[in-house]
Amino acid sequence: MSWVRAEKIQRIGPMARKRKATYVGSGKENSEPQVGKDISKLALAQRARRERERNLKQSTARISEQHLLRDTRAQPLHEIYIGAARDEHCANIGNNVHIREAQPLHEIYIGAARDEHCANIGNNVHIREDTQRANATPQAMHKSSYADKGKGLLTYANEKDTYLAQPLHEIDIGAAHDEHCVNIGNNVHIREGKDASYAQLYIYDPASALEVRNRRNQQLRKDVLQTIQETLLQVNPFVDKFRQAYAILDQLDIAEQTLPAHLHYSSSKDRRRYNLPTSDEIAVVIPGDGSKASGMRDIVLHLRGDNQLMQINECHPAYLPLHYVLLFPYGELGWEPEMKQWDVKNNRPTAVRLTQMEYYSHRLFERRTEYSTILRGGKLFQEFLMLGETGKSLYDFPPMPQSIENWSTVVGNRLIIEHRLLQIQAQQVDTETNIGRLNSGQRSAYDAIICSVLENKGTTFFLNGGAGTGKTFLYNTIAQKCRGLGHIVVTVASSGIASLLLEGGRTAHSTFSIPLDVLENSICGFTKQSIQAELFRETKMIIWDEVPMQHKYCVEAVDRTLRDIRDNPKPFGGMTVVLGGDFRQILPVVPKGVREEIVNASLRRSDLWDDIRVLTLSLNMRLNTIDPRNADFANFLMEVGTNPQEVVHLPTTIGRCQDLNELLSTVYPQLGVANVSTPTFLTERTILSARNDDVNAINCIALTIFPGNSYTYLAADKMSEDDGMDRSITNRYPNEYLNSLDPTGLPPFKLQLKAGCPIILLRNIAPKDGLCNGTRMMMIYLGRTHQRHSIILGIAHRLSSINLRFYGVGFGFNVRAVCEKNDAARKMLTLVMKCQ
Ligand SMILES: Nc1ncnc2c1ncn2[C@@H]1O[C@H](COP(=O)(O)OP(=O)(O)OP(=O)(O)O)[C@@H](O)[C@H]1O
Repeated sequence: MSWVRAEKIQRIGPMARKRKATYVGSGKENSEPQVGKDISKLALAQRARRERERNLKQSTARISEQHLLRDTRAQPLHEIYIGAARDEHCANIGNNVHIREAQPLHEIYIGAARDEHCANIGNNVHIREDTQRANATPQAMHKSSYADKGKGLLTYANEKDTYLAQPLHEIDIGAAHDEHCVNIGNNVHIREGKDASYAQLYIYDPASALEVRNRRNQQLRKDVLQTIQETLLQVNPFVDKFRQAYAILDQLDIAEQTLPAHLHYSSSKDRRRYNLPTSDEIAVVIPGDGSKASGMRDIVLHLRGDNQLMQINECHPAYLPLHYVLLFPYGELGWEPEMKQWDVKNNRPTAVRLTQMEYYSHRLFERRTEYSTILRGGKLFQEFLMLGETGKSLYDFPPMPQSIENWSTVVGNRLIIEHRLLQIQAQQVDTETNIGRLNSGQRSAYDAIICSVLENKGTTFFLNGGAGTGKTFLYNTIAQKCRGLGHIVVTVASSGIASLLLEGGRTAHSTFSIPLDVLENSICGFTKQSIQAELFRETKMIIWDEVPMQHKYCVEAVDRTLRDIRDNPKPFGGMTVVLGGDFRQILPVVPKGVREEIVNASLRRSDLWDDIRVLTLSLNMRLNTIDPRNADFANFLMEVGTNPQEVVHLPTTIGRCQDLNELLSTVYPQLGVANVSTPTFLTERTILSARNDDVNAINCIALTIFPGNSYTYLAADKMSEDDGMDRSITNRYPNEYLNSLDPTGLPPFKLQLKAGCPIILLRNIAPKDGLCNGTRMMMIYLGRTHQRHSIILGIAHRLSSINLRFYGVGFGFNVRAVCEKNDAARKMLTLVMKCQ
């Protein structure tokens, strides 16, 4: 049962005056408030301690100041072992500071900071853990030691006598803090003219706490805050204790005082299995003397100058629940060094320590049986992982888990975790500004889509708009908004390079595992139990750009699969889906298909189209209207798309060339002169052609003009001979025949290159690094086994020394390839079309 006691003791030190010490907590041995008894007991204990200190100062050996400083400075607190230490981290502070074997320093309580302020160790090096167990032995005298650097070594015989109901751990919440610490406020009392903050909000009147929070951020919903606060009051033992402290403080006349408090925690449970602390295990201590750390604490908040925090020990199990109250609403305790692995078979702890990595891996794992507040913590989750905004990463905090890159081994569904990170990023972006910039067409499309998402209408939209009408801008704004609200939004595009323009974008084929040879009744290549299926069950919306260039079977396969895995017969399993693109741009590829077959492959001929709501954008946001020729050209392109004619008459503003040489010298002037082809020169121009044959001819001639030595690279020209293969088959395909093949997506058999020439990548190698199908690069170095390239047009301008195999020369391009290029590409390029 909880109890509260308040007592008066004599304050020690120059500022001594009568002051109250308060213990708010649960005494297992005390079931009723015992005010009088405790006052005398505590006073006696403190007197006994002072006496022992005096005696021991005179008699014990002195610790070497330099030694102490050197050793303790060099090591972080939790790595230092004193005395008969067990590993190489030993800091031999001296023969006289003895700790039983394998006694790590986190069990020694250092009142000052652990780094440059180790000089203060004297006041505060305490060894305390279960002193009673060992005090029958001679070592016990040493084990319960008190080191005072510069003053000598002090030893306590038995601390249990000194402190009543001594908890195993304590948190000093009496000082200020920085972003990474248990932020409990400068002191328990609110300063005049200041709002309550952090733990003060719990300690003080909940109603005023609500008001303060609401004042700070008026967008927060008061009813939600109230629910959170009431829930925390019910379920969080720390909050409960703070409130008890508040009740006591309310009665005491100490408003003018700076009053620190210490949070005590004691538990023998295995917190990997029993992670919720009980009221019995937690106590808040408001000590009589607040001017100095009173020892007996392993988290120390230290004032530097103007109330700046200096250090805190993250190893304390209460660190996480106090810092991230909403991630650990039940006060679930964090890792501490004594945690052991659990023997599941025999249902008892093993002797093997549980590492921090193991513990955090456990916490980050999504379980079906447990609702993970951590993984749904939005911005807090990122802070939990990244520890703040100061550019620091977890690597700066050794006690925290370091395995972020290897999440798949740690977290259940890495796909969902990736989306959680996108949500966190979205929460940091100023989405409202982008929403404010939407033109009226974009805005009404935005409203319709967001309404479907928020009201779970599951509408399928088609965002129809010509080039530059701001489709991508709108997709990203919608995705940001929904992710910011904590929804999962899957963004895909039909081509790799277009997917780079979408926040978190991937290709549709890889995201949905669409079969390469997609047929009328195809389904996607993942099972109902897969992590993809789990992701799509959690997904609120899909945004799919450039759909018109995809065969309708691809979209239908995704629709069919989503209905199945979501057990919902509605289109796309009832999810809001935004398909988009421009049917005037690129239609699906049907190998050797005639016009009718191509049109038939289009999404508009799909049964799905009937249920699709079309939203149209018409204002060209890319157009630079200062030059009227731009508008004329844009109108001409629209005309070609909307009013197709067999013969297209080019506007007079478009120049004409007589032959390929004239075309090349117009687009690439002085191509044969060394050093003319700079990256800028190459990124600003290209020649487009509708046919691959023409592209090859353009590249061949351009490369001949290009200065420098030519290197020839040959593709493999033999069939591989698998064991089970009919060997006679190789004879049926002579090398000459194999060399003559020019399959799409592969470089020609004989590839000629020169240093400095432009090249284009034909495969998605590392889209996130800008290496995807369509990335333009410049050849820097040509060697026998590897080449070096510089990306000249992609998401990054940088050198790449990987050995790329899938590229072609890039003076000329297929129209389709360049139409899929990103926005930057189109803006920078001087495009030249080759007419038939
Ligand atoms: N509301 C807006 N406010 C400011 N800039 C915008 C707005 N909408 C679009 N833009 C800008 O206009 C340009 C064209 O927009 P965007 O790339 O989104 O068009 P698109 O329809 O996706 O084009 P395409 O079909 O050619 O890919 C981009 O630079 C984009 O940032």
